[in-house]
Amino acid sequence: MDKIIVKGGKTRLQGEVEIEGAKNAVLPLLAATLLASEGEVQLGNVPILSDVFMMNNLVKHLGVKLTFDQSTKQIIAGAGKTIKSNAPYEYVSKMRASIVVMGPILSRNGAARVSMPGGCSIGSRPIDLHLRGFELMGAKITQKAGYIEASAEHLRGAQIYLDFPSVGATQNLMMAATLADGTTTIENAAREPEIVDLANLLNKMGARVRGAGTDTIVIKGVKAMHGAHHSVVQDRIEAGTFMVAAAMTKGDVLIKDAISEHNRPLISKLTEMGVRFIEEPEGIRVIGPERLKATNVKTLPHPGFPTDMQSQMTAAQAVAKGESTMIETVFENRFQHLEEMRRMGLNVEITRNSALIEGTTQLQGAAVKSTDLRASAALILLGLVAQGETEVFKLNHLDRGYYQFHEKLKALGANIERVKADEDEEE
Ligand SMILES: CC(=O)N[C@H]1[C@@H](OP(=O)(O)OP(=O)(O)OC[C@H]2O[C@@H](n3ccc(=O)[nH]c3=O)[C@H](O)[C@@H]2O)O[C@H](CO)[C@@H](O)[C@@H]1O
Ligand SMILES: C=C(OP(=O)(O)O)C(=O)O
Repeated sequence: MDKIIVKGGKTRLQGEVEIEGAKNAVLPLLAATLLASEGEVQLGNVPILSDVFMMNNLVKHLGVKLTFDQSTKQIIAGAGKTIKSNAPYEYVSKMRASIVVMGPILSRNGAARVSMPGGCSIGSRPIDLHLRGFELMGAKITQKAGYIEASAEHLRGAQIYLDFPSVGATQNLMMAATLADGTTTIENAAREPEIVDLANLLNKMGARVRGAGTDTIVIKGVKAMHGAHHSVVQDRIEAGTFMVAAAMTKGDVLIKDAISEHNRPLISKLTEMGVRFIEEPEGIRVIGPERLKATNVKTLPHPGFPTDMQSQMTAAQAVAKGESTMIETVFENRFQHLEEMRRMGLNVEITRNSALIEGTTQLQGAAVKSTDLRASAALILLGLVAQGETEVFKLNHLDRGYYQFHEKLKALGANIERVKADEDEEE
C-alpha cells in the first residue's frame, strides 16, 4: 500500500481547487438504478473512488448493465429487466453503505436477501431503523446465517417515524416506498443534501417523492420506474475539508462551485475561529487568519455540524489559540484519529464522546496511520502545519472518499507526495 509524506510547517495553501461529486450521494444513486425496469440511468459528475467501484460491482451483480467512463466521470446504468434478490456477503461486507440496495430490491421483487453489513471502525452501526420501516410497510424480516431476509407480497405505503434521522434508513425506506402500493410518510427523516439528491433522481425516474430536505418525506408509490439523466451533487465534505485546509495554513483558496448552503455549520464555526469567506461567482474563497481562535463544536444530524467533518475540525482546533471542545454525538467511536494526533504532539483529554483540545503551534511531524476515511484527511491536514515530516499510512481509507487528495493539495502549494510504503512500515 502507499503512504503520503507531508513536509509541513511553512505551507500556505493558495489557488483554486475543484471538488468532485459526493461519495455519499452517488452510492444511494447507484442503488436507485436497481429500481428502473426500462431505459438507462445516466449519472454525471461521478467521483472516481474505491467505494464507487465496489457499489458498481454490487449493482452489476444484481442485474444492472453498468459502465463507468472515468474520463467523462459518467456512469450509464442499463435497467435490469429483472434483478436478483440476493446481495451476497462478498459484496456487502466490503462497504457499509451497500445496505441501501435492500429497499430497491424489496420494492422491485417483493423479496430481498442481503448480507448483514456489520459495523466499522467508527461504530457498531445497527440497521434496526431500516428493518423496522420495512416491517411497517408489510415486510416479514428474518435473520439467518448472517443474512437478512425480507419478503412482502405487496409492499404497502406506511406511516414511519424514525427514532433518529438516519441517513441510510431514510434512503432505504424512500426507495422501498417508490414502487409500494399507496403512500408512505417518513417522519423525523434525515435532511442531508444527499437525501435531496436521491429524491431528485428518483423523481426523474418516475417516482413521486415530496418533502426531501425537510423532516417529513411523502412518497406516493408508482407502478414502474425508468431511466433518467442526473448529475451528482457536489461533495460538501470534500469541499469542507479544503476549507479547513485553507483555514489552518493561513491560506487563500477558492473552492470552485462550492455551495455555502450545504456547509453552513462548518462555515459558521470557521468564521468564529477567524476565517474569512467570500462568495465569488466561481465559488467560495476561504482566507485563513494568522492564528485560528478556539471554538466548541458538537456533531449533529444535518443541518447540525456534520460528523464527517469532525476529524478535520479537530485538526484545526489542534492549532487554534486556546482550549476547544469537540463533542461527537452521532457515532460512538469516532475519536481514534486523536490518538494518532497525540503522536504529533496534540494536547487532548478525551472523556467518552467529548474531547478537550489545547491548541499549540509546536506540533511535530510523525508516522501515523489512518483509522478511517475522514481521519486520513485530518492527519494529512495536521501534517501541513506540523514541523518536519509526517508519514500517513493506510491510505485505503483515504481512497474510499477523496480523489487525488495529495495532487490537489500539491497544486495549492503543499509539499506532499504519495509513494509506495515498505511492507514492514505498514504495521
Ligand atoms: C454512505 C453514507 O452516506 N454515509 C454517511 C451516512 O451513514 P449512515 O447512513 O450509516 O448513518 P446514519 O445516519 O444511518 O447513522 C447515524 C447514527 O444512527 C445510528 N443508527 C442508524 C441506523 C439504524 O438503523 N440504527 C441506528 O442506531 C448509527 O449507528 C449512527 O450512530 O450518514 C452518516 C451520518 O451523517 C455519515 O457519517 C456517513 O458518512
Ligand atoms: C463515515 C463515512 O462513510 P461511510 O458511511 O460510507 O462509512 C464518511 O463518509 O465519512
